[in-house]
Amino acid sequence: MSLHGKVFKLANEHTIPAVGYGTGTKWYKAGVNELDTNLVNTLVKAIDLGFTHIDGAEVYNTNEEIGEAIIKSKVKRDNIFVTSKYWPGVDEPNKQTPYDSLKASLSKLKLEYVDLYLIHTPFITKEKNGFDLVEAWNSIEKLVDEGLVKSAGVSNFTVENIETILKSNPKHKPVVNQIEYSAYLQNQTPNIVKFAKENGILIEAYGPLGPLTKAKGGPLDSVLESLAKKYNKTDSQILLRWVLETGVLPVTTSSKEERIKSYLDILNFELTSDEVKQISEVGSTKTYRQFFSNYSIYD
Ligand SMILES: NC(=O)C1=CN([C@@H]2O[C@H](COP(=O)(O)OP(=O)(O)OC[C@H]3O[C@@H](n4cnc5c(N)ncnc54)[C@H](OP(=O)(O)O)[C@@H]3O)[C@@H](O)[C@H]2O)C=CC1
Ligand SMILES: O=C1Nc2ccccc2C1=O
Repeated sequence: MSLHGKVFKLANEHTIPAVGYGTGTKWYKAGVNELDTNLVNTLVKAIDLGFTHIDGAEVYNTNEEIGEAIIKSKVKRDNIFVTSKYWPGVDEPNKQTPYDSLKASLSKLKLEYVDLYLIHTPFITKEKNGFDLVEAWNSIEKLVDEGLVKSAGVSNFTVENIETILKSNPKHKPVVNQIEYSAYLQNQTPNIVKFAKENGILIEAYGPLGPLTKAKGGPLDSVLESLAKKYNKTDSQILLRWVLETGVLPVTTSSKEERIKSYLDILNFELTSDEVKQISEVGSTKTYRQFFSNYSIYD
Protein backbone atom coordinates (compact mmCIF):
# COMPACT_ATOMS: atom_id res chain seq x y z
CA MET A 1 0.00 0.00 0.00
CA SER A 2 1.64 3.18 -1.15
CA LEU A 3 1.05 6.30 -3.14
CA HIS A 4 4.26 5.43 -5.06
CA GLY A 5 5.32 9.05 -4.94
CA LYS A 6 2.30 10.02 -7.07
CA VAL A 7 2.06 13.79 -7.27
CA PHE A 8 0.23 16.52 -9.11
CA LYS A 9 2.34 19.24 -10.71
CA LEU A 10 1.45 22.76 -9.67
CA ALA A 11 1.65 25.68 -12.10
CA ASN A 12 4.82 26.86 -10.35
CA GLU A 13 7.87 24.59 -10.01
CA HIS A 14 6.43 22.59 -7.09
CA THR A 15 4.61 19.26 -6.84
CA ILE A 16 1.96 18.11 -4.35
CA PRO A 17 1.33 14.54 -3.13
CA ALA A 18 -1.85 13.16 -4.73
CA VAL A 19 -3.98 12.57 -1.61
CA GLY A 20 -4.18 14.83 1.44
CA TYR A 21 -4.87 13.90 5.07
CA GLY A 22 -7.14 16.49 6.70
CA THR A 23 -6.94 17.82 10.25
CA GLY A 24 -10.20 19.79 10.06
CA THR A 25 -13.76 18.38 10.21
CA LYS A 26 -13.70 15.62 12.82
CA TRP A 27 -10.43 16.95 14.35
CA TYR A 28 -11.49 20.61 14.47
CA LYS A 29 -10.80 21.93 18.02
CA ALA A 30 -12.61 25.23 18.50
CA GLY A 31 -11.71 26.81 21.84
CA VAL A 32 -9.81 23.77 23.19
CA ASN A 33 -6.20 24.34 24.05
CA GLU A 34 -4.89 20.96 25.21
CA LEU A 35 -2.93 18.95 22.70
CA ASP A 36 -5.10 16.26 21.10
CA THR A 37 -2.81 13.26 21.57
CA ASN A 38 -5.21 11.06 19.62
CA LEU A 39 -4.71 13.34 16.60
CA VAL A 40 -0.91 13.41 17.11
CA ASN A 41 -0.76 9.59 17.26
CA THR A 42 -3.10 9.17 14.30
CA LEU A 43 -1.09 11.67 12.25
CA VAL A 44 2.19 9.90 13.09
CA LYS A 45 0.57 6.64 11.96
CA ALA A 46 -0.82 8.25 8.78
CA ILE A 47 2.60 9.74 7.91
CA ASP A 48 4.47 6.52 8.64
CA LEU A 49 1.95 4.57 6.54
CA GLY A 50 2.58 6.85 3.55
CA PHE A 51 0.51 10.03 3.82
CA THR A 52 2.97 12.83 3.01
CA HIS A 53 0.41 15.59 2.54
CA ILE A 54 -1.17 17.11 5.66
CA ASP A 55 -4.00 19.61 5.35
CA GLY A 56 -4.23 22.10 8.23
CA ALA A 57 -5.74 25.52 8.84
CA GLU A 58 -5.52 28.22 11.48
CA VAL A 59 -9.19 27.82 12.38
CA TYR A 60 -8.80 24.08 13.09
CA ASN A 61 -6.47 24.82 16.02
CA THR A 62 -4.46 21.71 15.13
CA ASN A 63 -1.10 23.30 14.28
CA GLU A 64 0.60 22.03 17.43
CA GLU A 65 -0.57 18.48 16.71
CA ILE A 66 0.76 18.65 13.13
CA GLY A 67 4.13 19.97 14.32
CA GLU A 68 4.42 17.33 17.03
CA ALA A 69 3.50 14.51 14.63
CA ILE A 70 6.10 15.61 12.07
CA ILE A 71 8.77 15.55 14.77
CA LYS A 72 7.66 12.09 15.97
CA SER A 73 7.24 10.50 12.53
CA LYS A 74 9.99 8.65 10.67
CA VAL A 75 9.67 10.95 7.66
CA LYS A 76 11.83 14.05 7.26
CA ARG A 77 10.04 17.41 7.27
CA ASP A 78 11.20 18.21 3.72
CA ASN A 79 9.45 15.06 2.48
CA ILE A 80 6.11 16.11 3.97
CA PHE A 81 3.82 18.61 2.26
CA VAL A 82 2.10 20.87 4.80
CA THR A 83 -0.84 23.11 3.95
CA SER A 84 -2.17 25.86 6.19
CA LYS A 85 -5.00 28.34 5.62
CA TYR A 86 -5.56 31.93 6.56
CA TRP A 87 -8.88 32.36 8.38
CA PRO A 88 -10.47 35.77 7.64
CA GLY A 89 -13.08 35.31 10.35
CA VAL A 90 -16.84 35.47 9.99
CA ASP A 91 -18.61 36.90 13.04
CA GLU A 92 -15.30 37.98 14.55
CA PRO A 93 -13.25 39.35 11.65
CA ASN A 94 -9.55 38.62 11.65
CA LYS A 95 -7.77 41.97 11.55
CA GLN A 96 -4.39 40.24 11.42
CA THR A 97 -2.96 40.05 7.90
CA PRO A 98 -2.09 36.71 6.30
CA TYR A 99 1.59 37.67 6.74
CA ASP A 100 1.26 38.03 10.51
CA SER A 101 -1.09 35.06 10.85
CA LEU A 102 1.24 32.71 9.02
CA LYS A 103 4.17 33.77 11.18
CA ALA A 104 2.13 32.87 14.27
CA SER A 105 1.13 29.55 12.68
CA LEU A 106 4.73 28.65 11.85
CA SER A 107 5.68 29.07 15.45
CA LYS A 108 2.85 26.71 16.55
CA LEU A 109 3.78 24.24 13.79
CA LYS A 110 7.45 24.49 14.79
CA LEU A 111 8.23 24.78 11.08
CA GLU A 112 10.34 27.16 9.00
CA TYR A 113 7.89 27.19 6.10
CA VAL A 114 4.62 25.74 4.84
CA ASP A 115 4.34 24.18 1.41
CA LEU A 116 0.96 25.72 0.66
CA TYR A 117 -0.91 28.64 2.22
CA LEU A 118 -4.52 29.20 1.20
CA ILE A 119 -6.98 32.00 1.90
CA HIS A 120 -9.64 29.84 3.58
CA THR A 121 -12.67 31.81 2.37
CA PRO A 122 -13.14 34.86 0.13
CA PHE A 123 -15.10 36.72 2.80
CA ILE A 124 -12.56 39.52 3.25
CA THR A 125 -13.52 43.19 3.07
CA LYS A 126 -11.84 46.46 3.91
CA GLU A 127 -14.75 47.28 6.28
CA LYS A 128 -14.59 43.94 8.09
CA ASN A 129 -10.88 43.05 8.06
CA GLY A 130 -9.16 46.38 7.39
CA PHE A 131 -7.85 45.16 4.01
CA ASP A 132 -9.47 43.79 0.87
CA LEU A 133 -8.99 40.53 -1.02
CA VAL A 134 -6.24 41.87 -3.27
CA GLU A 135 -4.36 43.34 -0.30
CA ALA A 136 -4.71 39.98 1.50
CA TRP A 137 -3.24 38.29 -1.58
CA ASN A 138 -0.35 40.78 -1.66
CA SER A 139 0.36 39.89 1.96
CA ILE A 140 0.58 36.21 0.96
CA GLU A 141 2.87 37.08 -1.95
CA LYS A 142 5.29 38.65 0.50
CA LEU A 143 5.41 35.32 2.36
CA VAL A 144 6.24 33.53 -0.91
CA ASP A 145 9.00 36.05 -1.65
CA GLU A 146 10.48 35.48 1.79
CA GLY A 147 10.38 31.67 1.39
CA LEU A 148 7.97 31.14 4.29
CA VAL A 149 5.34 29.84 1.87
CA LYS A 150 6.32 27.70 -1.14
CA SER A 151 2.99 27.89 -2.99
CA ALA A 152 -0.03 30.11 -2.55
CA GLY A 153 -3.68 29.41 -3.22
CA VAL A 154 -7.28 29.93 -2.22
CA SER A 155 -10.20 27.93 -0.86
CA ASN A 156 -13.96 28.21 -1.37
CA PHE A 157 -13.37 30.81 -4.10
CA THR A 158 -15.79 31.43 -6.98
CA VAL A 159 -14.61 32.25 -10.51
CA GLU A 160 -15.34 35.90 -9.76
CA ASN A 161 -13.24 35.84 -6.56
CA ILE A 162 -10.27 34.35 -8.44
CA GLU A 163 -10.68 36.85 -11.25
CA THR A 164 -10.45 39.67 -8.72
CA ILE A 165 -6.97 38.42 -7.84
CA LEU A 166 -5.91 37.65 -11.42
CA LYS A 167 -7.02 41.08 -12.65
CA SER A 168 -4.73 42.73 -10.10
CA ASN A 169 -1.81 41.31 -12.13
CA PRO A 170 -0.29 39.41 -9.19
CA LYS A 171 3.38 38.50 -9.03
CA HIS A 172 2.38 34.99 -7.86
CA LYS A 173 -0.88 33.52 -9.16
CA PRO A 174 -3.00 31.18 -7.03
CA VAL A 175 -2.09 27.59 -7.94
CA VAL A 176 -4.78 25.78 -5.89
CA ASN A 177 -8.46 26.28 -5.10
CA GLN A 178 -9.62 23.91 -2.35
CA ILE A 179 -13.38 23.43 -2.55
CA GLU A 180 -16.03 20.94 -1.55
CA TYR A 181 -16.11 18.49 -4.44
CA SER A 182 -17.59 15.04 -4.69
CA ALA A 183 -19.65 12.98 -7.10
CA TYR A 184 -22.67 14.76 -5.61
CA LEU A 185 -21.10 18.23 -5.84
CA GLN A 186 -19.19 18.45 -9.09
CA ASN A 187 -19.23 22.25 -9.22
CA GLN A 188 -19.38 23.98 -5.88
CA THR A 189 -19.82 27.24 -7.72
CA PRO A 190 -20.66 27.65 -11.42
CA ASN A 191 -17.87 26.70 -13.83
CA ILE A 192 -15.27 26.53 -11.08
CA VAL A 193 -13.59 23.28 -12.18
CA LYS A 194 -13.45 24.24 -15.88
CA PHE A 195 -12.14 27.72 -15.02
CA ALA A 196 -9.47 26.29 -12.72
CA LYS A 197 -8.22 23.85 -15.35
CA GLU A 198 -8.04 26.62 -17.96
CA ASN A 199 -6.09 28.86 -15.58
CA GLY A 200 -3.49 26.41 -14.26
CA ILE A 201 -5.20 26.07 -10.89
CA LEU A 202 -5.37 22.64 -9.25
CA ILE A 203 -8.69 21.84 -7.61
CA GLU A 204 -8.41 20.11 -4.24
CA ALA A 205 -11.56 18.29 -3.12
CA TYR A 206 -12.65 18.41 0.49
CA GLY A 207 -15.61 16.28 1.54
CA PRO A 208 -14.86 13.77 -1.26
CA LEU A 209 -16.68 11.00 0.63
CA GLY A 210 -19.86 13.02 1.17
CA PRO A 211 -21.96 10.68 -1.01
CA LEU A 212 -21.00 7.83 1.26
CA THR A 213 -20.82 9.35 4.71
CA LYS A 214 -23.57 11.95 4.66
CA ALA A 215 -25.69 11.33 1.57
CA LYS A 216 -25.89 7.54 1.69
CA GLY A 217 -29.11 6.17 0.24
CA GLY A 218 -28.73 8.22 -2.94
CA PRO A 219 -28.66 7.10 -6.58
CA LEU A 220 -24.91 6.33 -6.50
CA ASP A 221 -25.17 3.53 -3.94
CA SER A 222 -25.75 0.67 -6.37
CA VAL A 223 -23.09 1.98 -8.81
CA LEU A 224 -20.54 2.11 -6.00
CA GLU A 225 -21.53 -1.33 -4.79
CA SER A 226 -21.01 -2.96 -8.17
CA LEU A 227 -17.68 -1.17 -8.87
CA ALA A 228 -16.40 -1.97 -5.38
CA LYS A 229 -17.18 -5.62 -6.02
CA LYS A 230 -15.57 -5.60 -9.48
CA TYR A 231 -12.29 -4.09 -8.23
CA ASN A 232 -12.33 -5.62 -4.73
CA LYS A 233 -12.20 -2.12 -3.24
CA THR A 234 -14.35 -0.24 -0.75
CA ASP A 235 -16.94 2.36 -1.73
CA SER A 236 -14.61 5.05 -0.32
CA GLN A 237 -11.76 3.88 -2.52
CA ILE A 238 -13.99 4.04 -5.61
CA LEU A 239 -15.09 7.58 -4.72
CA LEU A 240 -11.51 8.77 -4.06
CA ARG A 241 -10.32 7.15 -7.29
CA TRP A 242 -13.13 8.91 -9.20
CA VAL A 243 -11.92 12.24 -7.76
CA LEU A 244 -8.36 11.53 -8.97
CA GLU A 245 -9.58 10.38 -12.41
CA THR A 246 -11.36 13.71 -12.85
CA GLY A 247 -8.02 15.51 -12.37
CA VAL A 248 -8.81 16.66 -8.83
CA LEU A 249 -6.78 16.05 -5.66
CA PRO A 250 -8.79 14.48 -2.79
CA VAL A 251 -8.33 15.67 0.79
CA THR A 252 -9.89 13.18 3.16
CA THR A 253 -9.37 11.98 6.73
CA SER A 254 -10.01 9.11 9.12
CA SER A 255 -9.35 8.19 12.72
CA LYS A 256 -9.18 4.49 11.80
CA GLU A 257 -5.97 2.75 10.73
CA GLU A 258 -7.72 0.40 8.30
CA ARG A 259 -9.37 3.32 6.50
CA ILE A 260 -6.14 5.34 6.45
CA LYS A 261 -4.42 2.38 4.79
CA SER A 262 -7.29 1.97 2.34
CA TYR A 263 -7.12 5.65 1.29
CA LEU A 264 -3.47 5.12 0.37
CA ASP A 265 -4.35 2.09 -1.68
CA ILE A 266 -6.12 3.77 -4.59
CA LEU A 267 -3.35 3.93 -7.16
CA ASN A 268 -3.11 0.26 -8.10
CA PHE A 269 -6.37 0.16 -10.04
CA GLU A 270 -8.09 2.30 -12.63
CA LEU A 271 -11.71 2.97 -13.42
CA THR A 272 -12.48 2.79 -17.15
CA SER A 273 -13.49 6.04 -18.80
CA ASP A 274 -17.05 4.68 -19.04
CA GLU A 275 -17.09 3.98 -15.30
CA VAL A 276 -15.80 7.48 -14.52
CA LYS A 277 -18.54 8.85 -16.78
CA GLN A 278 -21.18 6.67 -15.12
CA ILE A 279 -20.25 7.94 -11.63
CA SER A 280 -20.23 11.53 -12.94
CA GLU A 281 -23.60 11.14 -14.64
CA VAL A 282 -25.40 9.30 -11.84
CA GLY A 283 -23.73 11.58 -9.26
CA SER A 284 -24.94 14.69 -11.08
CA THR A 285 -28.58 13.63 -10.56
CA LYS A 286 -28.26 14.63 -6.89
CA THR A 287 -26.61 17.65 -5.25
CA TYR A 288 -25.30 17.34 -1.74
CA ARG A 289 -23.34 20.10 0.00
CA GLN A 290 -22.06 19.81 3.58
CA PHE A 291 -20.19 23.05 4.10
CA PHE A 292 -21.02 26.74 3.67
CA SER A 293 -24.58 25.89 2.61
CA ASN A 294 -25.85 29.10 4.22
CA TYR A 295 -23.63 31.35 2.10
CA SER A 296 -25.70 32.66 -0.80
CA ILE A 297 -22.49 33.42 -2.76
CA TYR A 298 -22.44 29.73 -3.74
CA ASP A 299 -26.00 29.53 -5.09
N1 LIG B 1 -11.30 24.39 2.95
C1 LIG B 1 -12.40 24.13 3.63
O1 LIG B 1 -13.27 24.99 3.82
C2 LIG B 1 -12.60 22.75 4.16
C3 LIG B 1 -11.54 21.88 4.22
N2 LIG B 1 -11.70 20.60 4.71
C4 LIG B 1 -10.49 19.72 4.78
O2 LIG B 1 -10.78 18.47 4.17
C5 LIG B 1 -10.57 17.42 5.10
C6 LIG B 1 -11.48 16.26 4.81
O3 LIG B 1 -12.85 16.66 4.86
P1 LIG B 1 -14.00 15.62 5.21
O4 LIG B 1 -15.29 16.23 4.89
O5 LIG B 1 -13.79 15.08 6.56
O6 LIG B 1 -13.66 14.46 4.14
P2 LIG B 1 -14.36 13.11 3.69
O7 LIG B 1 -15.56 13.38 2.87
O8 LIG B 1 -13.27 12.32 3.08
O9 LIG B 1 -14.87 12.42 5.02
C7 LIG B 1 -13.98 11.86 5.96
C8 LIG B 1 -14.83 11.24 7.04
O10 LIG B 1 -15.49 10.11 6.49
C9 LIG B 1 -15.55 9.11 7.45
N3 LIG B 1 -15.64 7.85 6.70
C10 LIG B 1 -14.75 7.33 5.84
N4 LIG B 1 -15.20 6.19 5.30
C11 LIG B 1 -16.42 5.99 5.82
C12 LIG B 1 -17.41 4.96 5.66
N5 LIG B 1 -17.19 3.93 4.85
N6 LIG B 1 -18.54 5.06 6.38
C13 LIG B 1 -18.76 6.11 7.20
N7 LIG B 1 -17.87 7.10 7.41
C14 LIG B 1 -16.72 7.04 6.72
C15 LIG B 1 -14.30 9.28 8.27
O11 LIG B 1 -14.58 8.87 9.60
P3 LIG B 1 -13.69 7.82 10.43
O12 LIG B 1 -12.74 8.59 11.26
O13 LIG B 1 -14.73 7.14 11.26
O14 LIG B 1 -13.03 6.91 9.45
C16 LIG B 1 -14.06 10.78 8.24
O15 LIG B 1 -14.62 11.42 9.36
C17 LIG B 1 -10.78 18.09 6.45
O16 LIG B 1 -10.23 17.38 7.55
C18 LIG B 1 -10.10 19.43 6.22
O17 LIG B 1 -8.69 19.26 6.32
C19 LIG B 1 -12.94 20.16 5.09
C20 LIG B 1 -14.03 20.99 5.07
C21 LIG B 1 -13.96 22.37 4.62
O1 LIG C 1 -12.56 21.34 8.02
C1 LIG C 1 -13.38 22.25 8.06
N1 LIG C 1 -14.56 22.23 8.70
C2 LIG C 1 -15.20 23.44 8.53
C3 LIG C 1 -16.42 23.89 8.99
C4 LIG C 1 -16.83 25.19 8.63
C5 LIG C 1 -16.01 26.00 7.86
C6 LIG C 1 -14.79 25.55 7.40
C7 LIG C 1 -14.40 24.27 7.75
C8 LIG C 1 -13.24 23.52 7.44
O2 LIG C 1 -12.27 23.89 6.76
